[in-house]
Amino acid sequence: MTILDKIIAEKRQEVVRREAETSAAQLQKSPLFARPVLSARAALTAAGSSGIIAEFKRRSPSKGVINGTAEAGATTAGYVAAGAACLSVLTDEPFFGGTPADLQAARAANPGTPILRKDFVISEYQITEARALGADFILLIASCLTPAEVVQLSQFAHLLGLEVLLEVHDEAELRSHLTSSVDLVGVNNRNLSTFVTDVDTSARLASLIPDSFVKVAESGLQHASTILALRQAGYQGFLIGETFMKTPDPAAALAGLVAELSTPVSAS
Ligand SMILES: O=C(O)c1ccccc1NCC(=O)[C@H](O)[C@H](O)COP(=O)(O)O
Repeated sequence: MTILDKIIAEKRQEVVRREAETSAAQLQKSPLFARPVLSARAALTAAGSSGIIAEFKRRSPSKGVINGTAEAGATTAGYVAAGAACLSVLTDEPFFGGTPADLQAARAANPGTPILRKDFVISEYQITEARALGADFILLIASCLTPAEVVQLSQFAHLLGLEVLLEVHDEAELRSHLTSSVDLVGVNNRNLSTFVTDVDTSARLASLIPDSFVKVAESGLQHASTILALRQAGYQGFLIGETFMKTPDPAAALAGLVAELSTPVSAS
């Protein structure tokens, strides 16, 4: 059993538990359910956008504790002040130490920035919950879902006004799961079964993703030079968590990267 199998098995139980506690109908009465949704596509493709989707990530199965003290509202507000185009907030508790309250805190602190609910979405209930927590887009991971499930869950997300980021790891997943039902395509450089991270994965798959989708490179991104090369390859979004969160000041780490990205490369 891989870590992803374990996460999904746990997630199935969690969804049953959460739905028993709060029904979808109750979630729809939440004040945030009616708020206008912000477009991640628009934020990532706007002129001058940094393209950075800055992630709030306390810990991970591959790295253990990354940051045991950061607070979601303050950290994400710092990210936005430092130039993040979008935010990503992990809400999975058992494996990542995130909570739905982290997403609510990020939403309250950043009313004008699109937020990704970063979780392992396997049901419509979680999408309703994402909307009620204040998210603007959701993640669907190809390796956790059938192609038909991706279409069905994407359609449901769109009904609620949310955009969909489909995550793939290889060419086979791209061929089997990518349809026009999604808005953004993420290439995860981390193999979620083995944890091996290889930033060349994004570079290799770039030309196989039609330009009608916003392309997002995910995981293992650390250097401005890598991001600049991936921009050349067609990527407009860059999902980065650990590089920022492992430092004492995640916002300052992001500000440093943004400064490097905007420094003109000398001709000599
Ligand atoms: O990060 C992990 O160890 C992990 C393990 C199993 C499933 C998912 C995992 N991470 C989720 C992500 O995709 C990353 O949090 C995201 O792309 C940011 O990556 P990074 O910049 O390397 O923190």
